[in-house]
Amino acid sequence: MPSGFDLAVLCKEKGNTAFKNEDYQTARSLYTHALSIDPVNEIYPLNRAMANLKLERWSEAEIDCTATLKISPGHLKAIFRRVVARRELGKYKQANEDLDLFINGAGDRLLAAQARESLSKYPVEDIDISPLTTPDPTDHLADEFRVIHLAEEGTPFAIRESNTQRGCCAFATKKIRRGDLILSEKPVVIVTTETSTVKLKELAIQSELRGLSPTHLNSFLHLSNGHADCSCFPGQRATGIFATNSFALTDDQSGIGLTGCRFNHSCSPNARFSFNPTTGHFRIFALSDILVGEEICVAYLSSRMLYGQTRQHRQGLLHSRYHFTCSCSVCSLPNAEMTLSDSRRVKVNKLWEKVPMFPPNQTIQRLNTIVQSINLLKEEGYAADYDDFTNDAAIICAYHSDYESSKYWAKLTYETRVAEFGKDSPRAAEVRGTYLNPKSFSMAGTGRVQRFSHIRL
Ligand SMILES: C[S@@+](CC[C@H](N)C(=O)[O-])C[C@H]1O[C@@H](n2cnc3c(N)ncnc32)[C@H](O)[C@@H]1O
Repeated sequence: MPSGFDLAVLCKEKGNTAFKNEDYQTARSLYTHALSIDPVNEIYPLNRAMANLKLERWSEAEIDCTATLKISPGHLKAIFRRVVARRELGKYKQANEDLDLFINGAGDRLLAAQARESLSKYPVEDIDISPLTTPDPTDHLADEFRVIHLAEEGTPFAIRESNTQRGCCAFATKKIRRGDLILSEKPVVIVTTETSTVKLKELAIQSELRGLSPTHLNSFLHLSNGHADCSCFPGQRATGIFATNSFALTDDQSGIGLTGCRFNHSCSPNARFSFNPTTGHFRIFALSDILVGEEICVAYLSSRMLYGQTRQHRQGLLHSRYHFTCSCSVCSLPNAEMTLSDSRRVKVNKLWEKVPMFPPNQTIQRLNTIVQSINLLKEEGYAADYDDFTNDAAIICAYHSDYESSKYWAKLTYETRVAEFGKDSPRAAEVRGTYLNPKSFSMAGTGRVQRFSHIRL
C-alpha cells in the first residue's frame, strides 16, 4: 500500500507543520489520521503524544506513549513523554519508574543528572488526581470533529451530525428565502477529470493534497468516504473521499468545497449548488423559502435525471455513482404517494420530450404542454429547472412575433436563473439579452404572427 503510506507520511509532515505553528489540535488530528492509515509506525503515536501533552490531554498522551513503546520497546522519547504525562496524572510511582528507565537508557551523565534532579521534586507515592473522565482511546477524532462543525459566523446554516443514515447535514439557522445566497466558498482540491485514468486522478489528488494547509488537509480527511468498503479505489482513501465529495466545476474539472460538500442530496432539493468560473467560487442558492431547523439539500443529479425519473431509477444512479441509498423526503414517501410522485415525474419527462416535436401550427398545444409540465413540477414540490421549459416558450412566442408573451416567459427564465445561480452567473447572463429584448432570439419574427397572451402559468 505505497499510496496509503504516502498519505500517512503527508499527514505526519503537515502535522509537524501545524505543531510548529502551535496549532496542536490540528497536529493531533493529523497524527491520528496518519495512525489510522499506518498503525505500526511508532512515530505517529509518539508525535501525537507530544501534541496531547501540549493540549494537556495527559491520559491520552500516556496511552500514546504506551502504544509507541509497544511498537518500539525502550523508545526513549516515548518513555520521557510518559514521565511527563504520568506526573501530571499523579501517577508518581509509575512516572519515577519510567524516569529510571529513561536514565538507564539515556546513558548520558548530564541528562541522567538533570532527570534525577527533576525526579526529586515529585513525591514517590501516587496521589489520586485521576482525570474526571477516562478517555476512550477509539474516540480520538471527536474533538476535532466538533471544531469542524461549528457554524461560521454570518452563515445561515450549521453542519450537524444527524440521527439519520445521511450523516452530517446542513440545517438552516435563519429563515432563508428563495434566491438567497447560502454559501460561497473556493474549492480547495481541484482535479482535471478529462481523460483521466484512475491512476492519473489518484496522482493529481495526491499532488493537490500536498499543497494543502494542515487545516485543510485535516478537514479533507474528515470528509465522508462512500468508497471505504468497496473495490473502486482499493487502499486509496484520498481518492474515495474525493469521489464522494467532489462536484463538477467545469466540463473537465471537479473540485471539493470543504463546507459545500457537507450538504446532502435530495430528489426535491431546496437549494442548488453551482460554480462561478469568474470568481472561482462554489455557491449554494436557495430554491425555495427554508425555515429555521429545516435541512438544506442540493441535488447530486442534474435536471431531467432528477425530475424526470422514478425513485428506482434515481436510486440506481445515485447508488452506482455515489454508493448510497437515497433516504431523502421524496424517496421516503409511503407507497401510495411514491406511486403518484413517480407517475408525475415520468409524465414530466414525456412532456419534455414532446415539447420540441410540436409543429409551428400547434404552438398553443406546445405552450399548454409547457404550462402543464411546470404545474406538475410544482405539484411534485420540485422547485428548480422551470427554465428548461420557460425558455422554450419564450423562443416560440418570439418566433410568432408575440414579444409581450415572449418577454413574459423570458423574464421567468431570467428570474429562475438569477435565483438559482446568481445574478452574476454565466447562466443568468446567457438569457439576460433575450429577456431585455425578445427580438434578439435568433428565430424571432420568422413565423406566422400569433398572440398567446391567454396562456400563462
Ligand atoms: C458529499 S457527502 C454529504 C455529507 C455527508 N452527509 C457527511 O456526513 O459529510 C455525500 C454522502 O452523504 C450521504 N448522503 C448524502 N445525501 C444522502 C441521501 N439523500 N440519502 C442518504 N445518504 C446521503 C451519503 O453517505 C453520501 O455518500
